[in-house]
Amino acid sequence: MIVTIDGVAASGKSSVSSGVAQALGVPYVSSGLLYRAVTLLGLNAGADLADAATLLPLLSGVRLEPLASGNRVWNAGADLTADLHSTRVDAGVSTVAAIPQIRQWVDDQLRALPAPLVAEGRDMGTNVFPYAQHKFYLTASPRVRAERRAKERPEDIPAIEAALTERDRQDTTQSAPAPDARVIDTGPLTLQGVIDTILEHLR
Ligand SMILES: Nc1ncnc2c1ncn2[C@@H]1O[C@H](COP(=O)(O)OP(=O)(O)O)[C@@H](O)[C@H]1O
Ligand SMILES: Nc1ccn([C@H]2C[C@H](O)[C@@H](COP(=O)(O)OP(=O)(O)O)O2)c(=O)n1
Repeated sequence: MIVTIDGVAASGKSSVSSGVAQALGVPYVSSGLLYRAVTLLGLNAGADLADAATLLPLLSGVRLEPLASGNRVWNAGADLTADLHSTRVDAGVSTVAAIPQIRQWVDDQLRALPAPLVAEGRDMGTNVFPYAQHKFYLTASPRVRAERRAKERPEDIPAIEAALTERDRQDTTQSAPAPDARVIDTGPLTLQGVIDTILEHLR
């Protein structure tokens, strides 16, 4: 069984996927972490984030560890995970995610994983796992998402909201919900409420 949970930035995809995956006793995979890892390695190498030819050779040692409690990304034995949610990675990741060769590299990593799993990102239900049995798409207003993310970033809420809205705009191409996805507005719900809503649909 494959469950896909797509949605806009900071809509709750990772937290919800982790909760659903733990309830089901299966792993979840965060595709955004792979795009973030490419961005971090590119920034650290001083690379042009729009240049696939420079970025791809940096990725040979990158591996996603899809634990249900929280994914980790490794590069040749070094754990990158703690550095993947910085403001500078946030600012560069949409440029990296627009490169077709990088999208292909991420898709190959994900499709190599054995089912059952919960996969979260932007295009899990449309492109990577179009045959998934259960598809969900999370939304919330920009302000609600910025208020949530403000607990995880040093910037104030208006600055975070502006950055989220800009990233939504840059990510529009790959962010359309699958026609067969169930759309959930997480704004009025608690985290557990979203997890329970999905689990009810799966039963
Ligand atoms: N329904 C919700 N109500 C309140 N907080 C939530 C809800 N969903 C997610 N959060 C919180 O919002 C933050 C962003 O969630 P996260 O899972 O990182 O989103 P995404 O993976 O879409 O970026 C986290 O701190 C999470 O605990
Ligand atoms: N399947 C995916 C997952 C993420 N991305 C891109 C788009 C996002 O700007 C970045 C980071 O995504 P991630 O889900 O980690 O983070 P946010 O919830 O957007 O803060 O990666 C994508 O293009 N396709």
